[in-house]
Amino acid sequence: MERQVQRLRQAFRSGRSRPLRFRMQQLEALKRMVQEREKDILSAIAADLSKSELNAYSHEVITILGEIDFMLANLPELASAKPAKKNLLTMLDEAYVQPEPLGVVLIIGAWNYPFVLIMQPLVGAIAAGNAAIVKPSELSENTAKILAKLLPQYLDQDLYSVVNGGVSETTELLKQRFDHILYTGNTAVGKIVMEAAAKHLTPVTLELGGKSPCYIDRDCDLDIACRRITWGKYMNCGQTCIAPDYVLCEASLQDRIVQKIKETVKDFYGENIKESPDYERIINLRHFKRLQSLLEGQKIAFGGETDEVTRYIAPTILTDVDPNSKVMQEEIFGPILPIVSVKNVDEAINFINDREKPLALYIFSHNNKLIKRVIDETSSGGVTGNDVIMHFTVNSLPFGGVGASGMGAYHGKYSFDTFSHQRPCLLKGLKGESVNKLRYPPNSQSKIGWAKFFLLKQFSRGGLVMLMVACLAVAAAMIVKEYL
Ligand SMILES: NC(=O)c1ccc[n+]([C@@H]2O[C@H](COP(=O)([O-])OP(=O)(O)OC[C@H]3O[C@@H](n4cnc5c(N)ncnc54)[C@H](O)[C@@H]3O)[C@@H](O)[C@H]2O)c1
Ligand SMILES: CCCCCCCCCCCCCCCCCC=O
Repeated sequence: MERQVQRLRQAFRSGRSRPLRFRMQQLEALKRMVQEREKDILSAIAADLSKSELNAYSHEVITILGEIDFMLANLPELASAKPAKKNLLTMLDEAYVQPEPLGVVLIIGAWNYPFVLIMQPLVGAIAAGNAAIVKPSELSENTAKILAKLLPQYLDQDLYSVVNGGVSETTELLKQRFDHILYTGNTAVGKIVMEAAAKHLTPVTLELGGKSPCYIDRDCDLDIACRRITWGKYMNCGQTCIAPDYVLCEASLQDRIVQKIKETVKDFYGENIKESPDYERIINLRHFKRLQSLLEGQKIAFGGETDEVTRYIAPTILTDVDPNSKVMQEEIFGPILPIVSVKNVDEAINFINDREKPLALYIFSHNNKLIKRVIDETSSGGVTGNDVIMHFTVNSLPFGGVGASGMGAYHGKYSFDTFSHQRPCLLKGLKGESVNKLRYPPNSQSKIGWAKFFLLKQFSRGGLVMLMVACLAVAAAMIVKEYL
């Protein structure tokens, strides 16, 4: 591992990853890889998640093509020096912020969207001019293999490398010094990553999880709410970081919600859900059994069927759920939707605030003021109002968690910023040395007075012109007075 990281560090030191042209070429190569090897990529994702190739495309590939196109279109602007506002002391100098690459970064992905969760951060790392090691999840082994096969065929092998493996390989990697680590996975491992990174003072972006609440207000379009919740909850068999984990609503809505979701499930997946190409399966037996245990002792209003052989769990709804029951103590990350009754939005807000900050928060209501109130009085990684998941698809929105659901963010410009150091640069002129005497010793009260004037006053260019005109007027008056 150490030699591999050193090799990348040497390649980074050569400066080869910095030129904009090079970065664009690598991104274009990545786009070519996705397009030319689409079939291999789709079949790998499909095999890992029992997913149709159509869903593999719309859930994962389309996002990556969009991200690459964004970077190709915006990289010159993102990577350019940004002029900075100056104070009076530096008004005649050049001040700007220069984005620069961090160095060698590590990207650790998770199994549930195995292609997106490696490729989207990698696009940002390349765009920002870094070298990168990617470590796909061992649980989505087909995608991990295809990434290890294809990335070296398309990208510079000295600057971008794939390490496959599980806990032991990742643990070895985490002993190395990186210049940034972007980790996607569960909170417990997020702490392990942060602890390892701390040894090298490496900054981290932690894309973690949590229980994302979905509040359904009595004044909402219940048909639309249930349709959209059904889509986001049961997509990828519920194995989505920002899936609505549970519903909060007044008890009087519960039965109608169950009925409408039931109808929507039939509409989406047909009479025999098991036969639907659009309904996935649980990733492995461990998660299957974990999810089965969450059903114990619960009132199953819909679904609940399971098949261990195929790791099938039906779209399921639990009603009258006790907030202290097991299903409400951990991230579900499966096709089980508990409904917890609250008296009103006040109680919903308190319920949310009494728990860890979630990765996402959803509110369905006709009342925009209520939506904004819930947003203002709670905290979460992100929010979608009157829908679920869709904030993930808007790459002008930073995607990340807060508190236990993560730190940092990426997507679009935010990926570029995550993998860049925003370097402040000031190029001083050699004139104005007389003014510099104000900062040289010996210090004095009058120098302090001047320092306040020069440093504490913020002048716009127009303000400066006014000031200079005033100084000239004073000087002119003094000259006139002198000679009259
Ligand atoms: N915020 C996001 O963008 C996002 C996206 C997807 C998943 N998630 C979250 O990830 C979780 C599901 O992922 P997961 O954790 O089951 O994925 P996982 O099992 O694939 O683990 C994630 C990565 O961590 C590594 N890993 C696992 N255990 C480790 C250890 N002890 N030491 C070092 N590395 C280790 C794995 O090799 C893998 O690469 C959920 O909580 C979900 O909400 C978050
Ligand atoms: C008009 C056609 C519209 C098609 C829209 C398809 C939108 C698909 C959105 C997929 C979003 C996938 C979420 C991935 C989350 C990954 C992180 C959490 O696990």
